[in-house]
Amino acid sequence: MNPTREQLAQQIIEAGRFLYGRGWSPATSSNYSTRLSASEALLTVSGKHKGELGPDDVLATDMQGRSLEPGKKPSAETLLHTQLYSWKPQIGAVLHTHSVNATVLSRLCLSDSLVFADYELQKAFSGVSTHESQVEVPIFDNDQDIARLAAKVQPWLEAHPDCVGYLIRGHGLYTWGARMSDALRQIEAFEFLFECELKVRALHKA
Ligand SMILES: CSCCC(=O)C(=O)COP(=O)(O)O
Ligand SMILES: [Zn+2]
Repeated sequence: MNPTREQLAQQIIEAGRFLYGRGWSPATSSNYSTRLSASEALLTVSGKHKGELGPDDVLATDMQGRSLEPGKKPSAETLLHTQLYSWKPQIGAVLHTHSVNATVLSRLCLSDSLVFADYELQKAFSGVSTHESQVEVPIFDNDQDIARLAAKVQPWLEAHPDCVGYLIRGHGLYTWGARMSDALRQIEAFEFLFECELKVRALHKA
């Protein structure tokens, strides 16, 4: 049976508690969503403390990112969520976080993408079954104009159907999954890999 709206809202609330607790969603940053149907998503209201979300702190939007609940302001980054639901019908949850490691690594890395290779934990990503693979994570320059940013992300998604997440430079991470648990697993995998990558780079410098 499909989860109800209340259950999906609860998944978002619990994700917020977990991600805030890990330090990956500080200071009201981040936004989370789940798919409600083929044409609607359930998203966090803009500006909320992500460790203290309640049932009123989510709202339904259409796939163009328009609020379906007058009086509630959707996340500033709503279009980056709905774009992913439109890209792949099997995506059921999208998470955006602002960890220190995602922020630092995306600023250190001056190229357009970061490649993870030969890490066993790559297998935590959907569709990856061996460490003998390369997981390419594009890095888009930050932009306060989210429609313009989404327009830069779109061709990458179309050209890379296996993409499991992307970074926005100096800003944070987007990743997704069929269910909230899949998106959370991928956030954890990314954070592990970001930390490894930063440690390897620091040791190489020493
Ligand atoms: C204080 S973080 C700045 C905005 C941002 O990047 C973010 O993730 C939260 O925006 P929202 O509108 O979803 O609260
Ligand atoms: Zn953000």
